[in-house]
Amino acid sequence: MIVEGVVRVPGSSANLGPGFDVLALAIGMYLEVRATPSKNFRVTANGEGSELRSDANHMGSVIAKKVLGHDHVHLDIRSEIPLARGLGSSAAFSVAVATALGAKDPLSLAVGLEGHPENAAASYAGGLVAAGCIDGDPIFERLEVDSRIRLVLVVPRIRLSTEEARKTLAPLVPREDAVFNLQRAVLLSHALADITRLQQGLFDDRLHQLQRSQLFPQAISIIDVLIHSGAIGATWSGAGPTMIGFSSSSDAESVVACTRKHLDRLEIDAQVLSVGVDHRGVEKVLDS
Ligand SMILES: Nc1ncnc2c1ncn2[C@@H]1O[C@H](COP(=O)(O)OP(=O)(O)OP(=O)(O)O)[C@@H](O)[C@H]1O
Ligand SMILES: N[C@@H](CCO)C(=O)O
Repeated sequence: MIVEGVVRVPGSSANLGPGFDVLALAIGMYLEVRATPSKNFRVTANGEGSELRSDANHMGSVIAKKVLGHDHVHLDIRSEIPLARGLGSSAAFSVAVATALGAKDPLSLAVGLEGHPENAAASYAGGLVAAGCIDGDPIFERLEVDSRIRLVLVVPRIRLSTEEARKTLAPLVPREDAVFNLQRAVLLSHALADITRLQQGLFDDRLHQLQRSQLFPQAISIIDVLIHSGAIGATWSGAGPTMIGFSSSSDAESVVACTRKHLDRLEIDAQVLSVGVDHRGVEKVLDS
């Protein structure tokens, strides 16, 4: 049954460096959906993604047909999550719409549709997650994350498609690179529980970032800038082009200001902002 009221879901940052296709963090940028019955499929949208055509190819129509067996719904969408920037827009959208339409298992539906269990699990559950699929079913664990952590996002104006970014990846990886990432991913997933245990070396990766840099060479400079501006660690957010820096709440504003100054000097066209970690995941909110 269609849920009454507004469903709100956070965006997410996947991988966090070494945790490729496994780790993700829910971030304080939100997408809201209200679903109501309608004669035909209809979308009204504000903010990010509002330019998308509301035809039968709209992801909302695809989800409605899966959940309800038809798409006679009106979706009213508001989003702060920019598309194709590595901030999990499609996972947040899928979880939000599936929930708003009363899907029994919004997480499985979202993973089946858009294919990234870690993004979908972070949007669904909030906080830090490790996720994957076993025998085709999504599975995730919620991990502890230090409440003193604040994120500094560098969100470039250009878009990078996840599909294109995945095409750059090598089909096979050397065992030492797999071990390099496994060590850091597991250590990082524990260290995020205590900000004093974080260090840049934990965010290093050998499975995806270097290859993806072909599509976005400025990534290397942006990560350097974040670290020189005081971030404890910095890495790609999902498939990019957003880069994410980790900072303490007390340092975040100075990291933002310093990063802004350096990016202007390097003429890198990007928004710089600080956001918190979302700990709530999908929720029904009071009508606004
Ligand atoms: N706010 C939205 N409203 C409607 N559809 C959306 C929205 N966000 C994403 N989608 C759908 O999901 C598709 C893929 O979105 P997007 O390019 O953002 O991919 P993504 O895999 O989530 O990558 P990223 O993490 O970079 O956002 C879009 O083409 C669109 O069909
Ligand atoms: N883990 C996925 C996330 C996509 O949002 C990737 O890096 O391709």
